[in-house]
Amino acid sequence: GAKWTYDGPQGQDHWSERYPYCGGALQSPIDFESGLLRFDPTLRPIEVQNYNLSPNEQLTLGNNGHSVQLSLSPMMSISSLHNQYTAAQLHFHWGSASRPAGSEHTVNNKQYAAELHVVHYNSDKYPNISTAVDKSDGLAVLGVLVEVGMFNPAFEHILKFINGIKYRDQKVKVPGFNIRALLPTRLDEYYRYDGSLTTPPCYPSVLWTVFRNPITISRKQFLTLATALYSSNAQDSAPMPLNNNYRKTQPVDSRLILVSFKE
Ligand SMILES: NS(=O)(=O)c1c(F)c(F)c(S(=O)(=O)CCO)c(N[C@H]2CCCc3ccccc32)c1F
Ligand SMILES: [Zn+2]
Repeated sequence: GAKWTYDGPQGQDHWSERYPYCGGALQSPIDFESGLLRFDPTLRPIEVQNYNLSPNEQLTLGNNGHSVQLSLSPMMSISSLHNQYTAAQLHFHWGSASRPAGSEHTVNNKQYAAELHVVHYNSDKYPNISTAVDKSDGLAVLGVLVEVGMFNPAFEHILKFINGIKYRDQKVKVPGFNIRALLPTRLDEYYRYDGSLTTPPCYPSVLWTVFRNPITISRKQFLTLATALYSSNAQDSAPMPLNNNYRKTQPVDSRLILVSFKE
């Protein structure tokens, strides 16, 4: 990716100097403040298709310098929205070993340890994610809040390969697994709003669905995620740890935050 970081001279407070949308409207992430939530009885449970990938399926796990990302099968999709959205990749945002608070979305300003994003594009209207990424109806991202607690076996399908992608631009092939197991049990309870990519170029092109219920990973799993990766290349003399890769919450302005659940 291009030269932007989460902190320092190329950090998030400077993104809008090179990427104008980052200073524009409909930005993500946001805080889900109780007083701003509106129950919407028309919000149906999320339905995903073909998330249970065979181990014969080969996925690419990579360190792009901003996150750990996993390529996803184009058979995977969200089928419960007005258009079909086909999966492209998933990635994470997390804090650090000393501060296990790195989710992007927050709930009444509570920041979770990490957040999983499963990125999809509107395949009814666009042939691929590159053409969809800057369109207002282009993307749908499923967000999952992650807290430290019980060990998560599904997470191991990614963590066990993480030492093969310690440095920027490193990639490894990994076997498919049941991606549904990374989502919470209940897909009927979620926050819904119109937002943006949370990284440059910050296009306001994302229909956000953030599940109400977090998943858990163990402290050891969190520490592995938070300490294994570098945002610098293998040959860089000064290795830069990859952590705290979350954008601060953005102004909600006049946006509606819908919820599919009553208190
Ligand atoms: N939080 S977020 O907004 O969901 C989000 C990220 F935070 C994030 F780091 C990425 S990235 O890893 O690609 C690094 C910089 O774009 C993405 N990529 C998406 C959008 C950009 C184009 C593209 C092309 C193919 C696959 C995925 C994507 C992203 F959508
Ligand atoms: Zn993300």
